[in-house]
Amino acid sequence: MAFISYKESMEKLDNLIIEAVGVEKVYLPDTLGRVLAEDIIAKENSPLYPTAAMDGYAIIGKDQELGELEIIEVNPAGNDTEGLCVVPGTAIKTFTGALMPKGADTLIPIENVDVSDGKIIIKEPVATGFSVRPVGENFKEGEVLIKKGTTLSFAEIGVMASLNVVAPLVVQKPKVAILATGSEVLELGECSNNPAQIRSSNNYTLEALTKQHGGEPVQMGSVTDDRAAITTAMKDALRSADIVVTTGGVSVGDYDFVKDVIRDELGCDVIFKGVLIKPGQHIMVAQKGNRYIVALPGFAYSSTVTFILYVLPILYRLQGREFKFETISARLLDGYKKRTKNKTEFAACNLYIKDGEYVCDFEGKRDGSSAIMTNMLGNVGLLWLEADENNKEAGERVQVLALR
Ligand SMILES: Nc1nc2c(c(=O)[nH]1)N[C@H]1C(S)=C(S)[C@@H](COP(=O)(O)OP(=O)(O)OC[C@H]3O[C@@H](n4cnc5c(N)ncnc54)[C@H](O)[C@@H]3O)O[C@H]1N2
Ligand code: MOO
Repeated sequence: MAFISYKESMEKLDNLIIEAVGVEKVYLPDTLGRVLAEDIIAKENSPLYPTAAMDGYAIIGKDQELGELEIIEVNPAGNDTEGLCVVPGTAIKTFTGALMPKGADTLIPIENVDVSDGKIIIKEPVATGFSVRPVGENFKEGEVLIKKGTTLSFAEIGVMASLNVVAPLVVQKPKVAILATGSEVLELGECSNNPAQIRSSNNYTLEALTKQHGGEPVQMGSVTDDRAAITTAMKDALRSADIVVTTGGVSVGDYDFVKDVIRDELGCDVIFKGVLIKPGQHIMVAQKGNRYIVALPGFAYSSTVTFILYVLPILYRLQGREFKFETISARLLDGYKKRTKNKTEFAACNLYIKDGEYVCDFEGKRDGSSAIMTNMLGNVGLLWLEADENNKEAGERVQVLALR
């Protein structure tokens, strides 16, 4: 299969018909970060009745002209006001959060009156209607308060609690199986018995990205470069996951079996294999029914960048959402020498604001292979150069994909 351009690979990805996974009811306190699958509509007005907004006396506003009013009752918050009634010349002591008693239209605060012989003496009158929260001040019956598709944060959870929404309907988390391949790869905590072994970072970088973007990781650890072992692990992964992401084994080496397994053993439809990008040129995207298989290169930096470029859009669409790359126009402070002539390049840079504008530079970023994961630390962005662009001079404006 010939390598295709980055643009063409994105078009092929966009053209996939990806159905959103199902929905589920989740207990409200556990919905932080989840995607709402229903409109949240107010079933009644809030407040339901006029309510005191301060501690004071419920009165008839125009009675303040009388100068003093008789205190006939006390009305704390939570009190049933049935049977309470302010009639001309009277006041009912009423506290913040209490319903206003019948007859009253105004709450005069404690600070505005003197009390003597069971009466209030008006020191400082207030406008009629003062400190009474009207019916529907928070929201009105029938209002759509939170729209379907919203990612839930503290405010949405607070509003739903106020509506007694015990378990809102949210989008299920698509399952992302993560499988590293490589006979040299050691999982976290695994003992090393040979200096040629390396610690897998890919499993955990991709697990974190999955969680950060609404997916449920299925951590499958690693398998050796063995065709049968890779086949078994991938078959397992396909049984339980919506997306199967592998790393390693997609290039041209004798032990790069992943690409063959996907095509020949699993019988997947290959959407594309090989894109003119740096890093990540060997990426393969395939489909088996409604499952997606994305085989990423083994190098840590390459697999991270290609997960962002190719897995995130699928993961979002499985949640019924669109993934939008956040690109920022920034001034390049250092020159950049393009690595390739015909590829779209993504180079880790520092992205920050200086003198009121976005700038990017390469301070502390190491030159070398696509293995260098530490280049993703800090306030990182990806300088994005199209295939037909060339070296960039210091001071030029460039587009940067913001990652933080
Ligand atoms: N003759 C050629 N050699 C290579 C080519 C090529 O076109 N011709 N492409 C190079 C490029 S570009 C890349 S990228 C890599 C991709 O190779 P694979 O996807 O087959 O990956 P591996 O060879 O299995 O591993 C590459 C590299 O990454 C390390 N690795 C593997 N797994 C992990 C992990 N879980 N965590 C961290 N690092 C991992 C592995 O040890 C290798 O160093 O191929 C080039 N070669
Ligand atoms: O395919 Mo690569 O370009 O080192 O990631």
